[in-house]
Amino acid sequence: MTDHAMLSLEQIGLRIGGARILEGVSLDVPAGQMLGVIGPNGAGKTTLFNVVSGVVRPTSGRVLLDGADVTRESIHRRAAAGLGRTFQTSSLFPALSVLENVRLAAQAHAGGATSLVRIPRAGDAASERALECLAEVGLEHRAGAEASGLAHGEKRKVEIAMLIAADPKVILLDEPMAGVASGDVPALTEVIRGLHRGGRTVLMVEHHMEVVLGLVDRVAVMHHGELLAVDTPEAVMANPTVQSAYLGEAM
Ligand SMILES: Nc1ncnc2c1ncn2[C@@H]1O[C@H](COP(=O)(O)OP(=O)(O)OP(=O)(O)O)[C@@H](O)[C@H]1O
Repeated sequence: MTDHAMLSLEQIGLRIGGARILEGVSLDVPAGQMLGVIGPNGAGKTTLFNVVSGVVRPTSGRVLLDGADVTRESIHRRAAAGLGRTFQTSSLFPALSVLENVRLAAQAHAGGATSLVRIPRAGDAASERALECLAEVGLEHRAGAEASGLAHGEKRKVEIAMLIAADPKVILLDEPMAGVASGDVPALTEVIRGLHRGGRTVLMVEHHMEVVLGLVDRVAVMHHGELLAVDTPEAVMANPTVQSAYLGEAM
């Protein structure tokens, strides 16, 4: 890990109508760090991811990816510059196989035509790359399965394999454990730990506190659109301001 900030947020503010959704959010995420983003419902976590990935443009402030200002860049330009994201809802093509889904992501990254009708040939570069990515998430044995038949935990792993295929500098995981059966949580946790071990910079919004605290280097706590604290998991849990923000909520 280095001190170089792979992602920097500078005084991010967002107003929609008269509502103040985000205010003064400043954050540096060093290369290779995993940061958990937590906060009560409606705190602004998903909106912050939307600002980082380009779904929403902030009213004020800047987003820097590996030192480059991407605040005014489109979603696609940011993805091409190395920003990968999963969403709370599945982004898989349900009728395609696991391999075909990951292969399309690998092909898109390589700049080739992403044709759904092209029959994958064994040994083509995109298929090889897709198989490598599936192996990284422990799903190569499911390569031929139809995506619609996968359990939630498996779908999340395929989505992560699709991210890896694009070789991103920064990965945003939006509630990866949502809808995942409790028995599948440990295996998915290990896949996310593997992303981190691979030296990738990862931000993760997650309500499953045990998962967050067991995985991340630092935790950013949001409340009413502001950052309450950014610190180690231990320090954040011991922080009285954080505890009072969560009063009435299970932490
Ligand atoms: N386009 C929008 N227009 C108006 N209000 C919005 C818009 N997007 C988000 N909000 C409001 O901003 C606040 C933050 O929402 P956001 O979904 O980012 O919270 P969150 O922390 O991700 O919540 P959760 O944990 O429930 O997913 C909420 O009060 C939400 O209603």
